[in-house]
Amino acid sequence: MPVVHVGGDHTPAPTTHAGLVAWVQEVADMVQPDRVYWVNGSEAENKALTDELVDAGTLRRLNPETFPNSFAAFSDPADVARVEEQTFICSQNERDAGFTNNWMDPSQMKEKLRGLFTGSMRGRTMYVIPFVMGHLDAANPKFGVEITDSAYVVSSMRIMANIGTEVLARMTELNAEYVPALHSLGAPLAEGETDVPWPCNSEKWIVHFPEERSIWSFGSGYGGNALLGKKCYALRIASVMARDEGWLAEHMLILKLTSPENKTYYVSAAFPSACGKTNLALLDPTIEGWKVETLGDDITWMRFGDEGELRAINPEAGLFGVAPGTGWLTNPNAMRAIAKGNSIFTNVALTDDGGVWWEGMTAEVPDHLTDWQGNEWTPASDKTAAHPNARFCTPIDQIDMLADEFNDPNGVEISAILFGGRRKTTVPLVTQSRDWTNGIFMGSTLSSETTAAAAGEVGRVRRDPMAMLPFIGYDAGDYLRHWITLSSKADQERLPKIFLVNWFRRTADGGFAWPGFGENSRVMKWVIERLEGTADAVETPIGYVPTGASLDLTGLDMTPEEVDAAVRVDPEEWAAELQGIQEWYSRFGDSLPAELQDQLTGLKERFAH
Ligand SMILES: Nc1nc2c(ncn2[C@@H]2O[C@H](COP(=O)(O)OP(=O)(O)OP(=O)(O)O)[C@@H](O)[C@H]2O)c(=O)[nH]1
Ligand SMILES: O=C([O-])CC(=O)C(=O)O
Ligand SMILES: [Mn+2]
Repeated sequence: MPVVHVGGDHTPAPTTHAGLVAWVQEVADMVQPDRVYWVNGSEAENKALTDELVDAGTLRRLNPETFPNSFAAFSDPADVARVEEQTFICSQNERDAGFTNNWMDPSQMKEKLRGLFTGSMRGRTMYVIPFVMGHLDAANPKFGVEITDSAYVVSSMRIMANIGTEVLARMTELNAEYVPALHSLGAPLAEGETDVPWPCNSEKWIVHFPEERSIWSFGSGYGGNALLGKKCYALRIASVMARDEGWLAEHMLILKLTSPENKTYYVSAAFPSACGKTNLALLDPTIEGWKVETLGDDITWMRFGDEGELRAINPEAGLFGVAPGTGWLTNPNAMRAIAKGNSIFTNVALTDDGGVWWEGMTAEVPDHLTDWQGNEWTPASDKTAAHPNARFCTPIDQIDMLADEFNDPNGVEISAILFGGRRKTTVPLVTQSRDWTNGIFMGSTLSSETTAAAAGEVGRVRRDPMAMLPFIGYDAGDYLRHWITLSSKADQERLPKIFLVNWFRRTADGGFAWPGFGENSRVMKWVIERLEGTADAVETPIGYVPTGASLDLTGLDMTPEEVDAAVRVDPEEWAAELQGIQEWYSRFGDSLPAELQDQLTGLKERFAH
């Protein structure tokens, strides 16, 4: 099939889906592109697009010997992360966006956006990308169509989701509903104007209309701002669908554990951005006899099944993982997936032999690199070679340890849920909640230090309920209520057990209190043994923490005092924490579920006794 967009005219729509054709026409009339191109998702098409991106200087082709069919992109230095300040939930009523979201009246916002999008694709190609999140043969497939003027977005979406001809055919056959997701770099080209390698706009707007279930994203080409199937659809819009349809859309990984007794367990875990989901999802166990397989590393959709069991799927098809800290020592499974090629790296450093490098990738630091901003770099440089939010975008089926169940539209039954954050103090390595509602309380009060995954200050502790603070598409109190009411559909015996983890606690000398990464398999083993009722724990006011003897520490060079420092519940630290939780809860006003207020009261009482 020839790739018709290069210099061609508008191609006829390859679908009879009247609603879709009308929307594409309406958008084209507004954004006034030079041409409209319907993306088919083929390899030949992707080759033509990446060739073009290489010619335009957006992509650098990497050394095919070491990184086959792989590319590096370098963004505008002002377009390196999600922009939470510019992310909006424009529900009809402000109340429905809640205090955790930015809000503007939807008709006012539409007017503003129409102004920005008018003519915004002049001189460019408008790509139409039909995609599906989750399985195409699911009972009710979740379709979307992203319109974008960025070929980098097309090529990245091809990795992150199922896109193209087959999806469009199914959408057409079902005359299916879909989420219209409109994206523009906001960088029209005048006649004869030469393009820059990373076009974008200094003004950025990431906007969701929850009642309409539509997305408008303007001005950024980066990650969660621009690959609209990911955070915008699969979390913000999907959380609204989930509220209305009785399921959950969560910022979670899914992993499968097989014990030495050959029993299998599925665990999901919610950690904020850049707090360890991809690493835990690709866990390389350091203890004997345990096997780990991956189902997902960032987004999980869950629903209670016919038997009252909680079933989970990963709606994505790729990894958009944090590069720095991902290395042969810490995450060899990710490194093996990346080494197979077919990847797009963004804001990493380049080695002299046409490969990529980032902090933590290898124990040995190269003598010379080109940093993510194109400058010469040596180990003596005072800046990092890769941007701290540099990313690899890699097809998930390149993971050797991908579980077969990834392909099952019915998903897997979750038996434990972990909530975790990045906290230097206060929060123990692992704590089991007292029960389901207490576990929701743990999730609702989750806190973490901010990271480079979002623009703004790094290292400030903030509350991040269920690691969903930037992704809840509606009122946060309603979201917590949804978690509570949904579980009435569950078989209470089969409700997952909920745990709180913290891989990032520090010791007095500033080092990590727990070695993390592969050693987290020891914590996972304790979690499973708690499900089985075979591991000991001590009851504390916040929940059950391991005794030194109940954690498998075989072969680990840690003293009992060091282990104690990792799992300790310090009453003084918790006095400050209770204050923080109190302040957080006061921000919900009337929308905080009474059950959770009761949980806080109970926690305070347990500390007082
Ligand atoms: N010390 C320590 N660092 C970790 C651990 N797990 C992950 N990290 C580091 O945390 C950073 C982010 O980890 P990821 O696993 O990519 O985070 P994520 O939650 O998948 O992030 P998003 O893709 O932004 O949602 C990386 O630099 C990791 O090296 C751990 O167990 N201990
Ligand atoms: O959305 C992104 O840009 C990357 C991501 O997973 C996150 O920030 O949680
Ligand atoms: Mn994420």
